[in-house]
Amino acid sequence: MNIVLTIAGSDSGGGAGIQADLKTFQELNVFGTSVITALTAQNTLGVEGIYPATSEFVEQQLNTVLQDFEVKALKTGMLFSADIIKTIAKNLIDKNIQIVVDPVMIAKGGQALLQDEAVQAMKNELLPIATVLTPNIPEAEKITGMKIETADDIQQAAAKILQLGVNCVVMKGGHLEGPSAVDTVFFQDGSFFQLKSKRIDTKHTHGTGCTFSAAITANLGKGLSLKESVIEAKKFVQMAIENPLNIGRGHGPTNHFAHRFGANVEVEIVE
Ligand SMILES: Nc1ncnc2c1ncn2[C@@H]1O[C@H](COP(=O)(O)OP(=O)(O)O)[C@@H](O)[C@H]1O
Ligand SMILES: Cc1ncc(COP(=O)(O)O)c(N)n1
Repeated sequence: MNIVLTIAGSDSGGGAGIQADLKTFQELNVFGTSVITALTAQNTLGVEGIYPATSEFVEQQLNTVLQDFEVKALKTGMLFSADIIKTIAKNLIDKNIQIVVDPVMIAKGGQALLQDEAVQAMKNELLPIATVLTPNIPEAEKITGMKIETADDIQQAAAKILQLGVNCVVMKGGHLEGPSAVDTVFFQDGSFFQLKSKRIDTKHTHGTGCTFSAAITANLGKGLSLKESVIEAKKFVQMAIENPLNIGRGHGPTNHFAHRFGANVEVEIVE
């Protein structure tokens, strides 16, 4: 049994955060463990409240999990504060675990899930030890300090991010416009490729980023290569978006069950 870990916030609405991650892990046949950084009172309409854990308790959860389980890959999601980021980085630096960082900053409803001053800690302490970073466009803008509008900007921002020490960056295109949802994957050796899928006209995209990064983590945990892990994760999230559950009165969750029914999905790989 391959064991993976998510270090993230709880979404009481079940569509994002820890809940999306554990559902994705389960669907992809890996055993999921969790370290909770913050509780949120949240539904599809927004985040009503945030109750962060202390960095000491985050550390205790992390060490308790790692002392007992052989974790192959882990992801981070909502980390909330610089203190929590520093604590996590300090405890992971000497571990042989593949690290997927989803730099969650702002909920779709606009509430901050990461304090502003924590971005620097993420850049200095977490990214140098990360295997993959999966920013959406606003997150990549915050990390690089650049405005990102064109394909050229995406490439330049990715180069800046790779300089921070992460091995690979997946620039997610969910927030861009056009008939396709295009993610571009850049590696340290200068190579890159794109993953293109049909853009679905839906408001049910709560947790897309969490689900995508959790699927990459699950695939890495199963021993897939980094490239395969990202490609298969894109297929998983596309199925989850294409077959909405239509629950909740706001931005509803994606459908983590969709792949079970052999949902057909087309993802084009452009090298
Ligand atoms: N409307 C959509 N149709 C198809 N794929 C989408 C759509 N919105 C997002 N995606 C995909 O979902 C994943 C998460 O992307 P994104 O929404 O940009 O991240 P986040 O949830 O962090 O804002 C990416 O693979 C992206 O291409
Ligand atoms: C606890 C928690 N973590 C992450 C997100 C971001 O969700 P999304 O994947 O839609 O950007 C969220 N809304 N809540």
